[in-house]
Amino acid sequence: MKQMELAVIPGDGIGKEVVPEALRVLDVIAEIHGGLKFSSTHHPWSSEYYVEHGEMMPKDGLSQLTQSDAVFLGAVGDPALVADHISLGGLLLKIRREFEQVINIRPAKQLKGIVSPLANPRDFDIMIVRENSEGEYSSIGGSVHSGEDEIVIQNAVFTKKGVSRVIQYAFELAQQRSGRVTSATKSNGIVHSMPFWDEVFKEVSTNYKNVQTNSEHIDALSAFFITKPQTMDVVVASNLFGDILSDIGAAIMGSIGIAPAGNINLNGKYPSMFEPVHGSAPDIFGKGIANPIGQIWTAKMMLDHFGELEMGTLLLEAIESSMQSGIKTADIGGSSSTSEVTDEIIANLRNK
Ligand SMILES: NC(=O)C1=CN([C@@H]2O[C@H](COP(=O)(O)OP(=O)(O)OC[C@H]3O[C@@H](n4cnc5c(N)ncnc54)[C@H](O)[C@@H]3O)[C@@H](O)[C@H]2O)C=CC1
Ligand SMILES: CC(=O)C(=O)O
Ligand SMILES: [K+]
Ligand SMILES: [Mn+2]
Repeated sequence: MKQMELAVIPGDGIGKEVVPEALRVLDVIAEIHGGLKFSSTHHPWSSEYYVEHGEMMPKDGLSQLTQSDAVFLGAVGDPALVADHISLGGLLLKIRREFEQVINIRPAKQLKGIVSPLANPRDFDIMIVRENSEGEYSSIGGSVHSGEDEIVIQNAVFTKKGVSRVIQYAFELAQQRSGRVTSATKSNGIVHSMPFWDEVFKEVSTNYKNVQTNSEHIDALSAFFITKPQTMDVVVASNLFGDILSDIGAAIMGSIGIAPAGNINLNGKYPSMFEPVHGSAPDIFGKGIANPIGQIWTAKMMLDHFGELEMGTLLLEAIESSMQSGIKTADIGGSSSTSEVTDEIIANLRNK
């Protein structure tokens, strides 16, 4: 019996609604597999936890998580209770950084049964490889003076190690896919870090002669996600650019509610973390209408990560069959509830 220990952090808002749904699905996967078992430890770390304890997670929170094979997270952020930079910084970003989850992989591809908002979507299948430990998301900076004289400085950090690592990862991945890498740059406006990024991209590419490359400025590339997403395969981007591109990727798939993500630790020292691309969606929290597919597809990515590719494929097929049968939440044009969608996915899993 292969036993997988999950550290479960539902977090805030709809994270608390979609995480239990994905766990229900994982239990059925384990049952179908026969030789796989998930056990989970739940952590209530969230903005509510912060209000009670003055911190997003206990002092030994990270060491509690190290016991697990993976962290399974919903979403963090409840701006009505805690400022976003404190809540995300004290939990989500802290885990990504301290656990050296240096790569964030985020697929954007058309699913059967989900209508893209694009008028003429041609079959696209993109994998965004986002740098996940540095770049524009840095805590280096500060402010001086006040009032009209106030000055705020926010530094972006680009290290040779970090940039080559993410670009190399993208090339390796492209070799297993259709062999193309697009690099997101902005060297026409950001004159130090982006020319450096381009240089490293060029340098790494010389080791992958069989991979086709192109480099696009982030503004144009954002537009290409809308006008010709089918021309892209692996897209490698800095932390901020990758963040923005992945919401666009989610949008052209049909909804931000369906997109998954894997925060990958490459050195094996810490667990990786799986979470949907979306946030806590305070505007729909409590209504039972959150789309659970982002979280459930995230579970598929986790299964793939554990080497359970067959189960991963089965799960994605079950999601697609459910969508084709029309059991959908409102964000993708349906009227079903969160749990009705999950029930349908489970029924489809059992029928396969
Ligand atoms: N990785 C994380 O935990 C992230 C956390 N956040 C946090 O979440 C909070 C809300 O942020 P927003 O910018 O509003 O982004 P959001 O992703 O939570 O919501 C954006 C829009 O998409 C909709 N949406 C999101 N997930 C959905 C789902 N599963 N089903 C149906 N509709 C869905 C929401 O209702 C909203 O209209 C903030 O505190 C933010 O900092 C935002 C993005 C990622
Ligand atoms: C924080 C955020 O927006 C993300 O990780 O996608
Ligand atoms: K999330
Ligand atoms: Mn984001």
